[in-house]
Amino acid sequence: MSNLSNIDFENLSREDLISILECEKEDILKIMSLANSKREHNYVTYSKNVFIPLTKICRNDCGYCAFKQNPDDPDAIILKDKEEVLEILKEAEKYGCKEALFTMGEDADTEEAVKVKLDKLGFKTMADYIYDICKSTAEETSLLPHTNAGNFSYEDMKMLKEYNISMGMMLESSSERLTRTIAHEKSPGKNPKLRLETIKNAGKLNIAYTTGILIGIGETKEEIADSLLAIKELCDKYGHIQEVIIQNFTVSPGIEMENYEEPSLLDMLRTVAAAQLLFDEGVSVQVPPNLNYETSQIFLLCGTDDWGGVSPLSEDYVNPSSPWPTLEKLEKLTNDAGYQLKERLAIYEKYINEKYIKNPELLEKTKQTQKKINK
Ligand SMILES: O=c1nc2n(C[C@H](O)[C@H](O)[C@H](O)CO)c3cc(O)ccc3cc-2c(=O)[nH]1
Ligand SMILES: C[C@H]1O[C@@H](n2cnc3c(N)ncnc32)[C@H](O)[C@@H]1O
Ligand code: MET
Ligand code: SF4
Repeated sequence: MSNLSNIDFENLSREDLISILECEKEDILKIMSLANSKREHNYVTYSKNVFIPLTKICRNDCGYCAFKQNPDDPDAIILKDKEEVLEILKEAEKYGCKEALFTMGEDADTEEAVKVKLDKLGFKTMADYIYDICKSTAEETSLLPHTNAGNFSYEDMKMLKEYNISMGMMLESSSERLTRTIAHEKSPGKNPKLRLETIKNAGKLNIAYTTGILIGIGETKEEIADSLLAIKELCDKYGHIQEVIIQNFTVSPGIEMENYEEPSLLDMLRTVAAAQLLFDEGVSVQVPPNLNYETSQIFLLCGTDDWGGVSPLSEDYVNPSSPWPTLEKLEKLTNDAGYQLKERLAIYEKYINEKYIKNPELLEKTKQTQKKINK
């Protein structure tokens, strides 16, 4: 049995977190209410984005993934060329999108088909190609790039920082054990040591960073607590973690984990409340509204203050069976809970400075774009 009365909410220990993650009955309402009282403001943010999968080839093969394609699949996205990317970006401009979200498979250039195409275009590595695409996005469109493509080396991230206003990668879980289960056994890139090293390097490089955990992939409550604490440690040390995503495993047809159970609503609520209570006020806790459409309002009552990227024109390629609500609907359900919906950029306002955006042109563009949405 959990016992909330022994918890020091100002300084949560591993045991405290586990108690929160295990609590029941009226204790759940209590932690939700406590979590919600940590809110600093009355609004819930989102970033108007367009989702561009530059490649769906991936060196990993996660049991929950509906995104990855094999290079011999006739429909496979091996590498989107720049013309196509710019066309999508031009369309996104018309919708008022400010974030170009480049999400893709990890280390796709370990695959021959990608190597061949990169070579044809005159690039050595995937990172060089992403750099070039982000540069064009920053210089030729009104959008601001955010790359989420798994692990990168320190040197590659240093290079990518020049044209990314922020970057991100889910820790997923800090559990080594999961690397021996269906979720991660075929995914060397999901080794928590490697992921934590990448997040740490982003901190050293002062890259405003988005990370988070995936709930419902076979982890225990202890492992959820450890994952949150691992993120918190890097967050406290480097100050670069702008938001922590609590993402619920969602079944899509055809995935290896098709018959696995999705996490319960209460498990999600307990985790969101735990994250909200653990992290300092300046760190947002994000819950994607498309994965929780029917239940999204209740997350606002336990401290969720960000909906993440919401796209008026592209689908969530990672979770293809979960369309985003329209911005009208999102605004309505946010208002109905008593909160205001507020647009933000892919970099949170407090990071818009020379330390986090070294490139002066990109900094100026980001400031101008922020001014636009403040109006
Ligand atoms: O549409 C999605 N956007 C995802 N995003 C985008 C995210 O919602 C926004 O791009 C960020 O909030 C930055 O604005 C991610 C970004 C990251 O850096 C890391 C992980 C994710 C995960 C998802 C996702 O599963 N689906
Ligand atoms: C982009 C992020 O999407 C998450 N992701 C990947 N597959 C799924 C799924 N079936 N359900 C929910 N989230 C998923 C992972 O956390 C990945 O890092
Ligand atoms: N492949 C990367 C990762 O899992 C990006 C998100 S999944 C398409 O971290
Ligand atoms: S979740 Fe990301 S890393 Fe895992 S297989 Fe899918 S694309 Fe690759």
